[in-house]
Amino acid sequence: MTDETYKPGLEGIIATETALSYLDVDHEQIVIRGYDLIELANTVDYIKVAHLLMEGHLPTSSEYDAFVRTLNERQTVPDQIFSIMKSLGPQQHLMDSLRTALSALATFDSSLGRLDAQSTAEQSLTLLARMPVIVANSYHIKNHEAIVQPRADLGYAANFLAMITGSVPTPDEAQAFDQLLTVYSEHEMPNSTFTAIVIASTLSDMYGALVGAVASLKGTLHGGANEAVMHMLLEMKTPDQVAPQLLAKLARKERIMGFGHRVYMKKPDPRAMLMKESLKRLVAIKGHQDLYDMCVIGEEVMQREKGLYPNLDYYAAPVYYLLGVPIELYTPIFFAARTAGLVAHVREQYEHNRLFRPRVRYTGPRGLHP
Ligand SMILES: CC(=O)SCCNC(=O)CCNC(=O)[C@H](O)C(C)(C)COP(=O)(O)OP(=O)(O)OC[C@H]1O[C@@H](n2cnc3c(N)ncnc32)[C@H](O)[C@@H]1OP(=O)(O)O
Ligand SMILES: O=C([O-])CC(=O)C(=O)O
Repeated sequence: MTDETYKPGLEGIIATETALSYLDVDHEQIVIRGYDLIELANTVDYIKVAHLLMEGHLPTSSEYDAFVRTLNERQTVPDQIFSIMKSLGPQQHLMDSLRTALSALATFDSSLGRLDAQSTAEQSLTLLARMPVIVANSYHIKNHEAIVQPRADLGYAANFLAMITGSVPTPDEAQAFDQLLTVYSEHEMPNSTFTAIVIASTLSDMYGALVGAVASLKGTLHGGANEAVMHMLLEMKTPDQVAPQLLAKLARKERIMGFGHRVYMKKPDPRAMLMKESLKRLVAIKGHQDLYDMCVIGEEVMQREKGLYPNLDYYAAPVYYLLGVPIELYTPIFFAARTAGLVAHVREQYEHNRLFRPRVRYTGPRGLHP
């Protein structure tokens, strides 16, 4: 066996086949089952995109109503899950709470060990339905607040945001949050999705695959970057501080969160540009022009100094902020939104399974004896 094909981090390696999504960087398009994600985000809601990912097509209006009804019926999270979340230690990040909650939730699913299409479709719906309840309450539990239950009279995004902030969002806020969920819904083969399908390829269960994906997405080189971006912007405080502080970080060889991407290194992330527009609209309604100006200055500095473009997390962070979302929920919400894509990938893996088991380039010694 030759090791010429070895690429650190599997950069550029085709790891699997999928009919779900493709990053067509040359045409600056994120293809989701044939549709352009940005067009979807501008024209349909998150639930329609979730249906597209999970059921294979955009829903008719009766399918849409049935999908929403099914999700509403499945939202109830067993009290034992909240008790387990309450018992976590003080060092928890909310991604740890989410990871633990998902792991525990598996043990309440009577179809847990079944990997057939019907059972995994059911599991997927349950996961999508419960994710906002678990994520929103992870924050309330950590802060010793009362458990908040979902409201059936609100749409998926509005209900999710209302459970977080405690007040019903305005139509503009609900629309911005819905669009944020859509742009986070699916993105081909990031580390977290790869983790999930690698786990599924052993014929382990759907929950286990998602638990692994939570652990992956927590890292700051991946989903954790959105929280780090907001902390950075708040530390910088004012637009005039952005350039000097970024230059100082670069001089110290620090990575600037929210910039760069394995696939979009030399092209903009189309989702970041959409979130920049969303931020602009929110600023026009809510103020905080300084925040928008800071982001734009940061983008200019990074383009000039490093030739790097912002990724989704850079412009999603200030959007979350203006929507009143606590910073420690930014990454869990990314995961919640990504559930639709993840469960679809896991199901696709089960349908065409082949165990992932690559080889290595060995760099250790040989011929030693004890
Ligand atoms: C929604 C998402 O999950 S998007 C990703 C969110 N993550 C972040 O924003 C974290 C910051 N970004 C990064 O660390 C990287 O760009 C990654 C991890 C996303 C992609 O990294 P890789 O594809 O492995 O690229 P790699 O780390 O090899 O970087 C290539 C070059 O660009 C530089 N670079 C890449 N990103 C950054 C950054 N954010 N800040 C400073 N320099 C950077 C590297 O230092 C390297 O330069 P060099 O060749 O002079 O050493
Ligand atoms: O594609 C990636 O590597 C990371 C990313 O942007 C995402 O998961 O949305």
